[in-house]
Amino acid sequence: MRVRADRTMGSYKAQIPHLLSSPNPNAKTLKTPLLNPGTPSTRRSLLFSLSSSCGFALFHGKLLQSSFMDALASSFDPVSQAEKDASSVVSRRVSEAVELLERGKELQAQGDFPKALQFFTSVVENYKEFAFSDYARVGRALALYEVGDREEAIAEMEDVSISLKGYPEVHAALAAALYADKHAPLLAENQFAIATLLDPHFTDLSYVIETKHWPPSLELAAAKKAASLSARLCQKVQKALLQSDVQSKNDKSPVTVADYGSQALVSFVLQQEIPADFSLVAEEDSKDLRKDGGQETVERITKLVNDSITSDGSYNVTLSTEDVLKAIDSGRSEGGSQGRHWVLDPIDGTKGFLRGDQYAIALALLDGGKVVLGVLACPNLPLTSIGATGQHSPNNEVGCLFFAEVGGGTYMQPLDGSSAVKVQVTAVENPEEASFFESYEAAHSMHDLSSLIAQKLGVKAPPVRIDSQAKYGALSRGDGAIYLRFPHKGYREKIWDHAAGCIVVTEAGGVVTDAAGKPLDFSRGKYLDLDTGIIVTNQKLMPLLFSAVRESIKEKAASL
Ligand SMILES: Nc1ncnc2c1ncn2[C@@H]1O[C@H](COP(=O)(O)O)[C@@H](OP(=O)(O)O)[C@H]1O
Ligand SMILES: [Mg+2]
Repeated sequence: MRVRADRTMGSYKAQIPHLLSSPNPNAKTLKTPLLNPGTPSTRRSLLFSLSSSCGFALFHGKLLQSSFMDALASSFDPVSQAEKDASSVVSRRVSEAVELLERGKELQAQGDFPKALQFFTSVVENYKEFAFSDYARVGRALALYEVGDREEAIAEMEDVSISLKGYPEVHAALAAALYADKHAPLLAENQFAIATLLDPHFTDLSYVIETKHWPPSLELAAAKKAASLSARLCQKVQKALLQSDVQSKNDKSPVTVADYGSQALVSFVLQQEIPADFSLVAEEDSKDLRKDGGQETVERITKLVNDSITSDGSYNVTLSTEDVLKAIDSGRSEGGSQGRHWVLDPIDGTKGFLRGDQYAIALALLDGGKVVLGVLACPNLPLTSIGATGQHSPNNEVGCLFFAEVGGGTYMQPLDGSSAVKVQVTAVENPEEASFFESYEAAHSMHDLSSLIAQKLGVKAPPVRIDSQAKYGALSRGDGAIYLRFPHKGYREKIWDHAAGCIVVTEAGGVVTDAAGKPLDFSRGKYLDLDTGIIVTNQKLMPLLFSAVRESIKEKAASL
């Protein structure tokens, strides 16, 4: 929700929009975990830190330094047994509430806002007697915002901004929400004035971005929602396709319908959630659909999209065929090195989709030509490792959503919406223990070259061949150590085939380069101008892999 600063606005107004990529200050660095100095820092938890640099607990309105709390408790000698009992009840309740609060923060950091909301609400409702329950109210307000209950979120932020005096993040968040959702610039200005009085850093955009890490959790929530809804739409079409007879299996129209439907739906959801400065670079456009004979297909797509919107229940609209065509065409942006652009592959791995195998809905956000966020929905990818074979037991549950924000790590969540877990690429250092991914389709990547590279490296396992950016997702959680992609001569890679996958892997600790060792450059429009191929692995294996790649390419060229 990035609104450009209007130069004609007052000094505060001109500053407020820079908060809008996320009015939600949940993406913070934890300097001081509340009551829990031993908890490792996470960048999303500063919300709960207090302004002091050592551990404090707010208890009954009094500020107590936590390092003294145990000492105080042990030296405290209550007169009666009843007072002793009361004291132990209080400390038990404090630990319960802190545990719930911490769990809420964790879930919020993972982007699981509905669950985070439950934990915060439980603290707010059941532990009112503790002053620190106000921090749960802040968490609750922000989680409410993320799950779409914005009225309630703003009301809660307003209340808590009064009870938690001197907490700049709440005022800044409120400023952004009042500006973006209530269209109340004067009220927003007041809140922003308070925030900047309490912490003048909020006027500094680089501080908000680099230190507070505010952007772009709103975008992430929107991207997850869009990709998940599209995944459901594609699953429905793939199921019907696989159940259909041979003749209609040879018909390409189901994939066409799902492809356009997915693009229209993602485009619609993103524009609903983040209307400001919308720009989308996507694979499809409506040219063919607008030709004679396309009307029936457009109607099928429109029905599919409307069914998905209705099943979600958050938007009370029915799209016309023209709305759908317009939504598809809003993906005509060229991208580039300036500004922010969404990048979408509505069905990556169409061949896999038709075969009933892997495919992905791949959505990324570019800012100034760099990928800052990526979401990969992989409806057929098992939740557990696909290991060295690419196979999984038939009972395994499938459907993964990978998501990553720059600086925030990579998470994987079941597509059914249950809790996310942080993922990491494998730590394997010995190529003999490594396995590698490549395209299922030999036309997309030279299998003979990857085989030569694997041989030089000493990789023993056979290639794991799967379609789409599900390869990046699987690699990000350590299912395999290497991904090799060497298109045949003359093929130009497109940004939507790699943007989401690239950040999902790099945020999980991996490295993605072209065959010359250069990072992929997403700033040049729709195409990635790169040398020969794309190689992906962990930091430790990259030098070995890189030499094997160089040698193999030379050898192959010499043999031609
Ligand atoms: N000749 C070619 N060489 C390399 N990639 C190709 C190709 N033809 C198509 N592709 C791309 O490869 C993608 C699939 O990658 P993978 O082989 O990893 O599954 C396709 O995405 P779409 O299916 O979205 O068109 C398409 O963009
Ligand atoms: Mg693709």
